[in-house]
Amino acid sequence: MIEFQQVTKRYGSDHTALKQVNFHLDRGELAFLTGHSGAGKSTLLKLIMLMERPSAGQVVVGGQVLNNMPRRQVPYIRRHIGVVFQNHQLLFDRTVFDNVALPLEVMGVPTRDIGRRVRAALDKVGLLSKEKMNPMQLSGGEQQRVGIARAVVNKPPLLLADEPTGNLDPELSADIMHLFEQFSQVGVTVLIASHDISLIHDMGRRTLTLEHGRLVNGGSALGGMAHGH
Ligand SMILES: Nc1ncnc2c1ncn2[C@@H]1O[C@H](COP(=O)(O)OP(=O)(O)OP(=O)(O)O)[C@@H](O)[C@H]1O
Repeated sequence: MIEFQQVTKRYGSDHTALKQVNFHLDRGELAFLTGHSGAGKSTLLKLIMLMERPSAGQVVVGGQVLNNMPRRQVPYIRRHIGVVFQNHQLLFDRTVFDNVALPLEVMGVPTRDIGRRVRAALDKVGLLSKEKMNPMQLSGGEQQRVGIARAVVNKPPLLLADEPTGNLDPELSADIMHLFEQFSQVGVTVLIASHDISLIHDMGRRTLTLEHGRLVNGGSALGGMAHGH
């Protein structure tokens, strides 16, 4: 589902954020991405989301080489990627329902289908009863679950999360991780960038570790054949 082949990303002429990164994530695989601040985690996620392009090497997502993807294609590629942020970026002047409906409206899904799909997503994260509330009235963990419902409402095959449990206590973090596991069990590929070493340890999943832009653990020698679990 995701393949990095010798990917290097430079910002400007002197700063290299990623150096010859190789890894491969299969469909339905759940993996963590970790490393010190500035190690290159966000840069790696941005390359997958087409917010940045590699300086060298290839990024392949869902069988498509992203390097030379024309700009007008970018929105279509992004539709296949659900993204969860730490600060969940919910709109506080809209209901929970409307927040989750947003990606479907942008895609032009007919109104008659939106209700069914939004409720299916809210049901998955256990928030069906709160659809009419304002996100402001919800707890931090619930707000994060609304963010997850919004990320999965159009059933993307790939889910990326950037520090999704950064503001949550350990118990709520475990709940959020359980949700990610459920998505991976139905075939969604999940990549979670996190600093939370103890949470990552408890999950016992594959972990990609970046150190100053190099993948020092969890990657593959070249082209992604033998990825270390
Ligand atoms: N747009 C940019 N222009 C120039 N340098 C950048 C840019 N984005 C990131 N960098 C630099 O690239 C390096 C990697 O940054 P990145 O945000 O990928 O790290 P990170 O591992 O996500 O860090 P954190 O955990 O603090 O978010 C850092 O040294 C950062 O300063």
